[in-house]
Amino acid sequence: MAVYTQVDDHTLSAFLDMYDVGTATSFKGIAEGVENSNYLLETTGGQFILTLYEKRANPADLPYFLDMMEHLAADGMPAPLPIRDKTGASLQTLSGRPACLISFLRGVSVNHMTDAHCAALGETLAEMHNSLQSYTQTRPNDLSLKGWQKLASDTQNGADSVEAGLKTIIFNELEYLASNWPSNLPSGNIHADLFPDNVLFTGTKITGLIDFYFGCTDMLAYDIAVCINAWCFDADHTFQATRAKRLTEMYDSVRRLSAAEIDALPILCRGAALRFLLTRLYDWLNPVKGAVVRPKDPLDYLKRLQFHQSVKDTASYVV
Ligand SMILES: Nc1ncnc2c1ncn2[C@@H]1O[C@H](COP(=O)(O)OP(=O)(O)O)[C@@H](O)[C@H]1O
Ligand SMILES: N[C@@H](CCOP(=O)(O)O)C(=O)O
Repeated sequence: MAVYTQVDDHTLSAFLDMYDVGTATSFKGIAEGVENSNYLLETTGGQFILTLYEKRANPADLPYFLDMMEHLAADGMPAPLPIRDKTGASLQTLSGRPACLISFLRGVSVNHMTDAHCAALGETLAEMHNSLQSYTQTRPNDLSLKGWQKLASDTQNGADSVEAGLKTIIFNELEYLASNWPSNLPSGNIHADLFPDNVLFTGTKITGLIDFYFGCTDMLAYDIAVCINAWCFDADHTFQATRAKRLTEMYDSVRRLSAAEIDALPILCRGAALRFLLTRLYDWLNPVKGAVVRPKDPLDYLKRLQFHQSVKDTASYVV
């Protein structure tokens, strides 16, 4: 359960006094999530999510994430709105942690992704990229090539205990990516972790985009590659081409993809698969003591990587 820091009623009440949101009527820890402690809070003024940022969140990055959400929400995108306190600050401290109150968004995340969900995702992703063109802050992607190299070194001793030969596969892939990774594609601010658990739907309409805490400045098409990996494979790791094609088709209908971006999709998908393989492998080999969160299976992303390595041209991903 992703509640690492407990908040008692006195502490909560003193915290809420700093805001214009009324008093608490319900306060419950949320079981989902991995990185931070999240509570569902109901007050006499509405419904909110209270997040306490845990050790992996760099406090210096928090204004970038919160301002990104605020920018999107102000632009009509279905992103949470960080609530400002009576002094105008959206970032606070609670129980010794940086903390923030954000608006609660309706909708449910899907486990069984369909073509229609992927079409909606493509459209919303492009709208988000368009909106973020006017978001002026930047944050380098620390989980790109350099970050992957560090994770590969940090996991090399344990990799083969998870799957025989995994260390070699990872280092060979890194070498390929380092020599071929694109550098001139359109870039901007991206979500970089838009997995199904971070998108809320009502039917097939997207009503929430959440968890912007891997947001960064990178190639826009890399965000598409993250989504293809997360949304377009079945539980048995079979690639679902129609889903990917609906995703890219609807993305392109909102923000036209250049020929160079389309050509780069196979390598961007390989990079995105390696990124989640490595972070999952690291978490698998270094479980957090006392956390009830079960590490996610790194091998799901080895299978995706192997699929993308076998792709011969972009026709697998685009109409
Ligand atoms: N703004 C929001 N509106 C509704 N539910 C939310 C919101 N933010 C987070 N949640 C809920 O909290 C869970 C964990 O949030 P998330 O940001 O994904 O945490 P973590 O960063 O720890 O992975 C989500 O799966 C969702 O159920
Ligand atoms: N999406 C990542 C894990 C990050 O967890 P989140 O709950 O913060 O999205 C993965 O699946 O490896």
